[in-house]
Amino acid sequence: MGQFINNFILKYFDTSLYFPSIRWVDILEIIIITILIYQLINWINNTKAWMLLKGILVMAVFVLVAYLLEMHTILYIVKHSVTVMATAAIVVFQPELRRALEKLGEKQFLSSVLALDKNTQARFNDETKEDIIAACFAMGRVKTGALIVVERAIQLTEYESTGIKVDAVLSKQLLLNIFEHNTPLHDGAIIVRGDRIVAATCYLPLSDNTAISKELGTRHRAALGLTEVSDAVVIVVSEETGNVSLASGGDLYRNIDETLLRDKLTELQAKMTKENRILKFIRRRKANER
Ligand SMILES: Nc1ncnc2c1ncn2[C@@H]1O[C@H](COP(=O)(O)OP(=O)(O)OP(=O)(O)O)[C@@H](O)[C@H]1O
Repeated sequence: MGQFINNFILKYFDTSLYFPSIRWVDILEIIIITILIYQLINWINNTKAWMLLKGILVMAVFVLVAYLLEMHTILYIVKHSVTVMATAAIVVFQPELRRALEKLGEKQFLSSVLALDKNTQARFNDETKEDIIAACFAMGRVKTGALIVVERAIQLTEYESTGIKVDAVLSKQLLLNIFEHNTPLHDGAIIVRGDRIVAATCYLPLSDNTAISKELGTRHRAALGLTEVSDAVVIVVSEETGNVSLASGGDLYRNIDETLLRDKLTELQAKMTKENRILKFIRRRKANER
């Protein structure tokens, strides 16, 4: 043991001091690595990967003890089972890894570059915005549950196909009618594209974020889940409390009032206009180059 510590000190500390020259690329590299580590820690914190990390830490301590005490049989077993354990971890955490990669691919800068061949996103007008707000708070007052997805650049065709096609102009009355209890379309979510409701009774992916309050059920979890894998914004009206909440980018803004919902939707309209303008500009430049 003493010998080991001695060798360690000699190997790493008994050398002349060395200061490398720092280039701007090194600083860039440090920034990138810092952001990646921060994102990784965030991801680990919000998913089952936190349990995996705790398991790995316990294993690492166990292996270190085995190494220091020279337990050769345990070290032999660990050495030969590392590949199997890594493969098993990838299989077990496949949904989380998939979601993390999907999230990476949906970031604004990537989606705006990769979605160049797509049409511009369908932006909703002020009338639609006011109808959504009025319907949500009217439903909240009588405790009618609702789940409204506002589509943005990422097309939600996959989720649209889980529901019933509607394709109707959005209005307050139509929203109230759809979410009315015991009617055929009230269950699940509706998807809004531009000023139209394209589908109802859609099934959304549930979030497995462990930080969500336990008092929230599957409606809120579904709202959050979709915003974790797409750029959509989802409005939830709680059947239990009548509260209106908004999910966006994996965050849930709970119990918002009319003014805040209007602000959020107006902000969204502005973002969509800006993104559409950028898409049109890049597409025009590409066409000119051709
Ligand atoms: N994955 C899903 N996709 C779409 N809609 C869903 C999904 N899961 C649940 N829902 C909707 O949520 C309803 C159940 O809500 P639940 O009471 O479990 O959630 P909640 O978050 O507690 O909401 P509330 O406050 O309205 O009770 C279902 O009847 C269905 O309409």
